Amino acid sequence: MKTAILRSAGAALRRNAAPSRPSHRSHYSTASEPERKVAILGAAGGIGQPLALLMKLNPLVSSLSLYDIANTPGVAADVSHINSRAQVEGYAGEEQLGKALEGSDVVIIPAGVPRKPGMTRDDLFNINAGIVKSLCTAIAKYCPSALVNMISNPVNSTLPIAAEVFKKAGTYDEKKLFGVTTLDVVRAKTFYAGKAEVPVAEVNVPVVGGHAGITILPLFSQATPKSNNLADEEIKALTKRTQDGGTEVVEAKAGKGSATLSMAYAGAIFADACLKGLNGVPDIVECSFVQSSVTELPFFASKVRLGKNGVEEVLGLGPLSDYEQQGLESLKPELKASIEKGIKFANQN
Ligand SMILES: NC(=O)c1ccc[n+]([C@@H]2O[C@H](COP(=O)([O-])OP(=O)(O)OC[C@H]3O[C@@H](n4cnc5c(N)ncnc54)[C@H](O)[C@@H]3O)[C@@H](O)[C@H]2O)c1
Ligand SMILES: O=C(O)C[C@H](O)C(=O)O
Repeated sequence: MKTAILRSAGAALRRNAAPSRPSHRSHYSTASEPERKVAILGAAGGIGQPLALLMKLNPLVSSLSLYDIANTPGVAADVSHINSRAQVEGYAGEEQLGKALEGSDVVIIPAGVPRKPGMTRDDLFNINAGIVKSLCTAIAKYCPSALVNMISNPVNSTLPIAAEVFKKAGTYDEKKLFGVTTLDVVRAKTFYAGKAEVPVAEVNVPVVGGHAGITILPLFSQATPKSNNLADEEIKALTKRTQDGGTEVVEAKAGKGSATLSMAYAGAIFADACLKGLNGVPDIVECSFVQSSVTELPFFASKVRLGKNGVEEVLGLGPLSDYEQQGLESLKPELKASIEKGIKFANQN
């Protein structure tokens, strides 16, 4: 996947090696790819800026809309000088939100506050729930058909908030709303490759459940390439490290925020998968936290097949080891409570 993104970025740069123009906007077009507008809400932030860079490098993007409450003109001017296909516009302040969203095919939301050491993701709820609610209200108004990629934490609650906002607005389509859990998969792949001593680029590991602590459930029994040399204790340690990956970064950053670069990478992979699905590329499968009937919970992360309308199929969990089965049962009460908290907030405020 990583190689594919770098290859496509490289291809875009080669394709666009045209003489530079003095204009703020570029007009490079590709004959084969359809026009696609991607909006990033929170684009001037720690995730937003590198994500803007990666989406500017994605040849599937024809228009990149960068929105934040402040500082987006600078980010947009900077990114717009890269000689790739996407035309970049920056929007700052609520009065420009409608324009930023209009015509979007994919909206990525990394807007909101990040954790500091000692905090859980749920500690962000009080601030981020309101931010997500107001942004989703605008999405329902200005681009109700867009695929929404929710990054803002706590994802286990912000995704249900988004669903409720869209239901109230009459625009909810469960096929188009995604909680981004790709960073859990990215981490699980990296940690597994290190322990199993297999080439990281070939590794696949599904991660199911949600996106906080024990609700993150990597299924190492399904990891490929298979490794016969991992003891039960090593699988437990890998599981714990994946569940605590976010905290590992929060503590290392010591008060200066949470994962931004790895998250931008993960967000770019997931958005790229959404765009490929929209464009009709077959067999695009990524894990995501979506409306689901895989368990009794209304939202759950599992493998999802992406297509021209968003979710084409929510795939089942496959065979679980006893350890994973136990993990699945243990995560349900916490995930259920976080989902209900989001639904309640959206309907009370
Ligand atoms: N899903 C995941 O795997 C994952 C991974 C890492 C971080 N996150 C979450 O992503 C969020 C952002 O993290 P960050 O490190 O980029 O934070 P940050 O503080 O660096 O950036 C957040 C940006 O959001 C902007 N913002 C705030 N209110 C806004 C609004 N109403 N409209 C538009 N923009 C607004 C801020 O101005 C800021 O630029 C956090 O909630 C964090 O917990 C999620
Ligand atoms: O850990 C966090 O607070 C940010 C994010 O959810 C992550 O997994 O890195």
